[in-house]
Amino acid sequence: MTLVVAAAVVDDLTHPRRLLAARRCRPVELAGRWEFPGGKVEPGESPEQALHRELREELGVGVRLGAELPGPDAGAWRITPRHVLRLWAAVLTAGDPVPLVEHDQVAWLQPGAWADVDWLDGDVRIVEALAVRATTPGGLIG
Ligand SMILES: Nc1nc2c([nH]c(=O)n2[C@H]2C[C@H](O)[C@@H](COP(=O)(O)OP(=O)(O)OP(=O)(O)O)O2)c(=O)[nH]1
Repeated sequence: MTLVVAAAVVDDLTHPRRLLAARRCRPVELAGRWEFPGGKVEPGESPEQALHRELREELGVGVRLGAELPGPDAGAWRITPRHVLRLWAAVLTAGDPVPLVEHDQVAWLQPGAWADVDWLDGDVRIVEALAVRATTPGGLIG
């Protein structure tokens, strides 16, 4: 099972309103579908280090991490038969997100509309759980 780390980048950790989604441009089976920016953890990296690297490489941004959204599969989220995802909330600290590699579009999803893009299959339940957690006291603060 390969560990994938990704970020739910929001405008504010305490009162999240807007959520950043990224549209994949490859591989062809996934092109056009939306996801949380991130990627695989490389040998020698911590999950958090990998996440910062991926966000810099994919979107050209720096972030501060908030809470991790725990999932039902040993604390993480099974997203494909071969991949398990760990997801952290994050806010931007540097740069404006631009689709540099892997993606051809990024979008800020408005409140109440987080589910309204064509998320990858494995992400659908995660977006639902994230939206619930975002409205609880404390929001997505780590
Ligand atoms: N980054 C990311 N990947 C996701 C999400 N949801 C989801 O099913 N995936 C899947 C797509 C890929 O099959 C896998 C990891 O994608 P990746 O782009 O980071 O890494 P990769 O293509 O090198 O992975 P691989 O297929 O070669 O194993 O996780 C998500 O929200 N973000």
